[in-house]
Amino acid sequence: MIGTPSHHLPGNDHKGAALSSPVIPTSYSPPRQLSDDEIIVQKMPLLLGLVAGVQADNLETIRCGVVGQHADRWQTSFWTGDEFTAAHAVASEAIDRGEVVTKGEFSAIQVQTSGVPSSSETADASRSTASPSATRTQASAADETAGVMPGIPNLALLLSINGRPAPPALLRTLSITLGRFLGLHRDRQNDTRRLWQTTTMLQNAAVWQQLDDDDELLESVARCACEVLSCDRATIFLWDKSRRRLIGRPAIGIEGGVLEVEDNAGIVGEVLQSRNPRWWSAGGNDGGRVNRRIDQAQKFNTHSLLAVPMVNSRDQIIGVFEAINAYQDDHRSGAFDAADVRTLSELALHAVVAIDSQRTRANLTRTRDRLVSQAAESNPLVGNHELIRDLRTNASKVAPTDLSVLILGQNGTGKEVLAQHIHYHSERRNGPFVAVNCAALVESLLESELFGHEKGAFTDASGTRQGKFELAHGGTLFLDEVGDMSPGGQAKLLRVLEERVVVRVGGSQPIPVDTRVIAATNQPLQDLIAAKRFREDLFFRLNVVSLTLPPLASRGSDVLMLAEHFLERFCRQIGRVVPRFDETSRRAMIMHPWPGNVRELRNTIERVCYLTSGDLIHEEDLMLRPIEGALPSFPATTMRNSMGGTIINLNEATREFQIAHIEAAIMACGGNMTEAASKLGLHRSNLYRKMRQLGMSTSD
Ligand SMILES: Nc1ncnc2c1ncn2[C@@H]1O[C@H](COP(=O)(O)OP(=O)(O)OP(=O)(O)O)[C@@H](O)[C@H]1O
Repeated sequence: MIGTPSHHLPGNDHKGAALSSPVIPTSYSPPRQLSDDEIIVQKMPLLLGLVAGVQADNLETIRCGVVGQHADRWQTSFWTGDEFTAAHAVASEAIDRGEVVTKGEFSAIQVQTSGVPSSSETADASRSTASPSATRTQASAADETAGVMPGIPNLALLLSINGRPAPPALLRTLSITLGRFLGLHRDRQNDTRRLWQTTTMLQNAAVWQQLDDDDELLESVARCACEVLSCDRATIFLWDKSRRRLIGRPAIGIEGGVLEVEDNAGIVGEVLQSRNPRWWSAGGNDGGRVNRRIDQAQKFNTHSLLAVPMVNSRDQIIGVFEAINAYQDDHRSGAFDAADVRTLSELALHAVVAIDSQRTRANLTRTRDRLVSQAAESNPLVGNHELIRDLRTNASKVAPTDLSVLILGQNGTGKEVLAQHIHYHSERRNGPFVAVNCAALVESLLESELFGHEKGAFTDASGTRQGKFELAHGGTLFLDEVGDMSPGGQAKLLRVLEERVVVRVGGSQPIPVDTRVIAATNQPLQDLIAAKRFREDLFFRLNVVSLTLPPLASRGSDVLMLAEHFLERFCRQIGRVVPRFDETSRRAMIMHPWPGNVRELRNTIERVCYLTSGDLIHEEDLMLRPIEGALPSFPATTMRNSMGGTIINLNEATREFQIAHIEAAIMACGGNMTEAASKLGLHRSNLYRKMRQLGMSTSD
C-alpha cells in the first residue's frame, strides 16, 4: 500500500540504510488516501438525509445503493435498506445506456465524477510540465496503454422511495452531488499527493547536492523514485556515448552490480533515441521491448514500466530514468499513468542537476588534488642523511595531529621547506599554506598583517583586509623568525593561539579561525626568555613539538644530493641540458663549510646554471670562497653608465651602491641575515626594512 512502501531497493528502510551523512530526513510520510468507497460511505447518509427532508419522509422508506464496476467485477460500495438483488444488472444497463433506467421499485443512473482530469487531459498536463524533451511528447502508437488512468470504477446510484422508483430529476441531482463530492475528494487527494511528492523530491534533491559518492547518489535518487511513484524498482541508465551503451545503476541482483545494455535496445533505448517518455503495462504487447532475460535471472516479473529521458541544461541527453512495477491498490491499477510521467520527468530534472554538479565537483576535486600534489612536489625535503630521515619520520608523525610545532635551525637550513612538508602531509593539505616573516615586519604592521584590519582602522586603512590568520583558515600559518617578534605582537599571538579567534585591528567582532601554527626561529629562544625578550608562556604554546634542522655542513653527502637536485631544477627552468659535477667540484662542495646552509648552496648552483656552459662543472665554476669583509665592487651598471658618459643622478647612484653593498654583505655572510645586519651596523628588522625601501626582494 502507499503508506507502507515495500520496494526492493536495498536500504529502502531509511533507518536501516547504511547511508553516510548527509542523511535524507525521514520525518515526512506519504499522505494516507481515502478510497472512493470510504467517501461514499461517509457522504451518502448525509445526502439521503437531505432527500428525506425534501421528500418529507423518513429514511426507513428509502432504499438506496451505490455499486461500482471494477474492471470486470461488480462491487457494492454502499447500501441502505434491503439490498436489491438485480442491482448490478440495472446499474450495468444504466451505465451502458447513459440514462435513467427503471426496474421494479428502483431507478438507476450512472454517477458522473467531476473534477478528475480525464486520461487525455492528464497526459497533456504531463507534456507541458515534464522535462524539455517531454514537452515534445507525442503518445506513441506503440504505447497502447499510454495515458490509461488508474482504476476509477464505473459507479451507479440506485434509489427507491416508498417502494417506488425515485423520480429521475431527484436521482440526477443526487448522482451529480455524489459525483462532485468524489471529484472534489480526488482533486484534493491528487493535490495532497502532488505536494507530498514535490516536497519529498526537493528534500532529497537538497541532500544530493552534498553527496560525493556516485553510487550513493544514484541509489538515493532511485530510492526517491520508488517512494514518490510508489513502485518496486527504479534504475538510472547513464549513457556511455563512446561505447554506445547504457549503464544502469543501481543494478539490483545483477552479477557484478552493473547492468549494461545497447543504447538502442528495449524501451530505455527507445527513450534515449526519441528523447520522449515511454510507458508500458502488462496486458499490452511489449513487443520484446521489456528485457525478460533480466526478469528471469532475478526471478522478477515486470508488469509495468515507465522510462523518461534525462536531459541536462545544455539540452544534452545524458541517460534514461526507468521505474518498474507501480503498486497495485485501491487507487491504482498497477500501471503507471500520465501523472507518473510528469513526476518521474521532474525527478529526472533534479537527478540530472545532482549528477552534473557531482561530476563538476569530482572534476574540481581532481584538479585541486593535482595542484596540491604539484605544490607538494615543487618543494620537496631533499636529503638522505640519517638526521634528515629521522626528521622526516617525526614530521610524518606530527603532521596528522594539530599540535603546534616549533622548527629550530640556522638560516637557510630549510625550516620553511620542513613546515610545508608537514602541511602537505596533514589533513590540511587542501587548505592554504601561508608564510609570514615576523622579522620583516615592524610592530605596527605585524598586527594588521596577522590579524587584518577594518576600514579606517588607521590612516592607510582604506579598506577592510583579512589577516594571515584568516587567510590560513583551514590550513597552516608558518611564522618564520618568531624570535624577532615584538613583545606586543607576542602577547596578541598568544591570545589568538589560546582563544582561536582573531579580532581585526579597529574591529570588535571576534572571528573564529581554524589555523594550525608552525613557528620557526634561528635564535636560541631559551636565551631570549632569560633576557625577557621572549614570553615563556608563548614559548610553551609554540613548542609543543620541536624539530631541529641540522646545518648543511653536517649532512655529509646530502650536499651533493641537494646540489644535483638544484642543478636539475634550474637547468629545466632555463631549458639547458643538465651538466655533471666533476670530481673537483664534488670535493669542494663536501669541504665547504656552507655558512649560509642550503640557501647558499641553492644560490651557488643557480649562478652556475646561468654563468657556465660546459657539460662538466669544475671547482672554480662554483666560486665558493666569498672574501670575508671585502668591499663590494662598485655596481657594474653605474660604472657602465659613468664610463659611457651617461651621468645618473646622485640619489640613483647612491641607491645602486646601497643595493650592491647589502647584496655583497649578505653573500659574504652566506645568507645569514642576522650576521649581515650586524656587519652592516643595523638591527635585523631594520635591514629588512631598508631592503624593502630599496625595492630588494626579502625572500629567496
Ligand atoms: N632539504 C631541502 N631540500 C630541498 N630544498 C631545500 C631544503 N632545505 C632548504 N631548501 C631550499 O633552500 C632555500 C632556503 O630554505 P628555507 O627558506 O626553507 O630555509 P629557512 O631555514 O626557512 O631560512 P630562513 O631562516 O632564512 O628563513 C629554499 O630555496 C629551499 O627551497
